[in-house]
Amino acid sequence: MVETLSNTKTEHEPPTQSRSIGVLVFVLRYDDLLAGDAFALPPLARSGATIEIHRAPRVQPVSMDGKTLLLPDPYVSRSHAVVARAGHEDRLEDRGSRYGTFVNGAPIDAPRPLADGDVIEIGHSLFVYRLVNEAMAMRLAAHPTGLAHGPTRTLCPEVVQLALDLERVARTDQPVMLLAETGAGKEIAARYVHEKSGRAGPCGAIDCGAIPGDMIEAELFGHRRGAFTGAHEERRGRIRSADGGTVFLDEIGNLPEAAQASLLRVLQEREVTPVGADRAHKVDVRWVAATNADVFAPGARFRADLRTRLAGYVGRIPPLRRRREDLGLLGAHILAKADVARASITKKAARALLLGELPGNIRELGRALTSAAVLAGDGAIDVQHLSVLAAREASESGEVSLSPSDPEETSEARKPRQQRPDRAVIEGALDKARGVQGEAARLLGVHERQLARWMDALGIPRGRARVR
Ligand SMILES: Nc1ncnc2c1ncn2[C@@H]1O[C@H](COP(=O)(O)OP(=O)(O)OP(=O)(O)O)[C@@H](O)[C@H]1O
Repeated sequence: MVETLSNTKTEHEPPTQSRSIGVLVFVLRYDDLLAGDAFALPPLARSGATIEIHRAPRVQPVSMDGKTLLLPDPYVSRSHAVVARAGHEDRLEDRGSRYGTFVNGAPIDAPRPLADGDVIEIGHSLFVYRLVNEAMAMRLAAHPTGLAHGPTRTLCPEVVQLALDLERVARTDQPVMLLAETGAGKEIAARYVHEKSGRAGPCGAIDCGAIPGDMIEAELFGHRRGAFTGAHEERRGRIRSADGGTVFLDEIGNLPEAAQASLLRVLQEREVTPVGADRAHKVDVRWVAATNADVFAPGARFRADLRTRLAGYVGRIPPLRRRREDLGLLGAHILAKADVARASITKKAARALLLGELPGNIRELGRALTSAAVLAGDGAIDVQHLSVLAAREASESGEVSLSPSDPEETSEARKPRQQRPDRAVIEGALDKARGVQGEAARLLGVHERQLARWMDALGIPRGRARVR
């Protein structure tokens, strides 16, 4: 019997007595998206605790001086705002600043009680307010710049807790089930489990939604030569290839029923029988499965016994709209990876990008930020550079087809088709990538084939010949 652990919570869980300590997180400044200098301010644990927010000289880094936060932001007034704990409540008050203080996009004109998840703009600096329990407050106070999770750090209490749980569970043999929306970081979390497990074998990822239903068993379990038409040679399959390591089953809800039954046998017997073979092979793998919660939905076409087997520990990765405190760290990581040397963003664009819904989560943030940075060049990212967001809005309003017609695009099939950006964006990406199409496609956040189609449509020559 597998014990079921879980970090799952409902989306709108009310703050309870145990989540009563306020923590303000400095997320980023719009004039330096690469700084990655986010941190949690000291917790507002006692009645009477205050944090004053003042402007600092421009050259100075963002810093705390006792109970005062100093922001080197010209849009912050000399004495701009204060957060004060009164009883069980934290209140934010503007001190008559020149450019105002905003909570969730609206200016405040009187002391404003803060609620968990509130997004605060002071000048061109962004903050998120969180209510946490005492243990999390102590953890954030001990690690004010966040905890490592995958390639970045996290300041989001839910992700901090998830990372700690995953690290603990990784050392056991418990299968892990990750629940998350698309692009929220399931594969990153699965690789984190593998890394922390200390397993010597590889981490093999399988997107169960991208493999045709009649091929999935051969792909997972391998096959003998001649087992079916086209099986010209024997193959080990993905599970045996990850022997000694981790198998990450993404989009597990898309596994056909017959394959579910075969997979259940593999989990029970710890052996794999290739398609067409009569002999089983022992395997030693750690299982991580991921789903958009569909396997738990009432009436889901997913075997309850397999679900129970896979759900040893159930971890929910919050969507980006519930972890805005990580926008600064994620943004800096994304831009640094795309070799962007400096990047700033206007307030209007920041609101569209950082405070918007971003249903494609971190993947969508990555696409939007990198292509906008390419288009903005040396200037600040402005709303007209956010063509990826415009493309999504167009696709949601039906202007862009959501049904892929290219059979080669199977793995992209569930993702909205991208609207073609301007020629300047495509050429900018190609220049930045020194003509390497794969790299330019990565910068634009699209598949290389998509970029090739756009280049053909615009008459941009392919290959390195175009490097200037
Ligand atoms: N903690 C993180 N730090 C930095 N980048 C991240 C993090 N989490 C996710 N990403 C980036 O966001 C993108 C999506 O992440 P990932 O592939 O793990 O998500 P997913 O939920 O598995 O996506 P999908 O639903 O499309 O399979 C990737 O480019 C990944 O590098």
